[in-house]
Amino acid sequence: MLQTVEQSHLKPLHYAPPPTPPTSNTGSTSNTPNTSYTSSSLNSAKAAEMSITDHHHILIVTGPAGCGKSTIAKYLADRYGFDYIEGDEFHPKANIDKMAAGIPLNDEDRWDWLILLRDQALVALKDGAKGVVVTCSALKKKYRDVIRTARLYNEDPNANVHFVYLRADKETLLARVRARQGHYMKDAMVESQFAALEEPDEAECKQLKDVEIVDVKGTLQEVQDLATVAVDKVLVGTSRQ
Ligand SMILES: Nc1ncnc2c1ncn2[C@@H]1O[C@H](COP(=O)(O)OP(=O)(O)O)[C@@H](O)[C@H]1O
Ligand SMILES: O=C(O)[C@H](O)[C@@H](O)[C@H](O)[C@H](O)COP(=O)(O)O
Repeated sequence: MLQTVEQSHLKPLHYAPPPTPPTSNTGSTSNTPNTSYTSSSLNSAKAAEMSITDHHHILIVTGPAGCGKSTIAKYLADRYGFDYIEGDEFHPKANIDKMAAGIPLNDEDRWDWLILLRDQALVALKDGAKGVVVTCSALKKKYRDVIRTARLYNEDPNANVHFVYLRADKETLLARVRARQGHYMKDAMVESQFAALEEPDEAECKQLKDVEIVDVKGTLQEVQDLATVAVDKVLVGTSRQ
């Protein structure tokens, strides 16, 4: 049984105050408090007591096009006061042109991009971020393994890499990509993304213990809450190590 976060797992939290958000962000999200945070079904007073541990967190929000990576990653970065790195902004132009032309990327196209994202996350931590949230489809296990090597390259023994995999069925992805305006990734690419996708399986989840699976079929508010539960679990878990 995979560790999918379900709505029923929402529990009140009892933590210490959150960190002061960093003064500069790597990505484009603002440092202003997220209003959906206060309206969240999680009790906002409890959320405000949340403690970010001494660990430095690299949260990789993964999944195929349209699953909600950017939306959820911005929310998480705001909520926890972490830096935000939008993975799509780090593709070379050749990759963007390829995807915009409806041609799926291959392994060769992705290696340097994955390494760049890993290194950008490490730079953000080195520059003083308490944590960083990165969007990266990371469709295959070997891609996640590239990001996992961040642990080897980090001088900080408190650095943690965790994946938040946003799980969606193809119909949900197609509907969301079709409704999204002005993005180079069109719905025809959803098929190839799904074909390439290697979901984190039981072996990967149990052995590496660095993947949280969040079902994204629900409303944005529901998905934000599920993602919050998943990340709270990660943060609390590492605080006990
Ligand atoms: N839970 C949700 N319910 C409805 N629409 C959503 C939800 N999450 C994201 N969206 C919308 O779906 C589209 C794809 O989301 P996005 O964050 O761009 O995905 P990704 O970065 O994974 O491609 C966007 O238009 C976004 O507003
Ligand atoms: O917002 C999106 O539609 C996705 O994020 C999309 O842009 C894509 O998933 C990758 O950035 C491309 O790389 P992959 O082919 O490796 O998913």
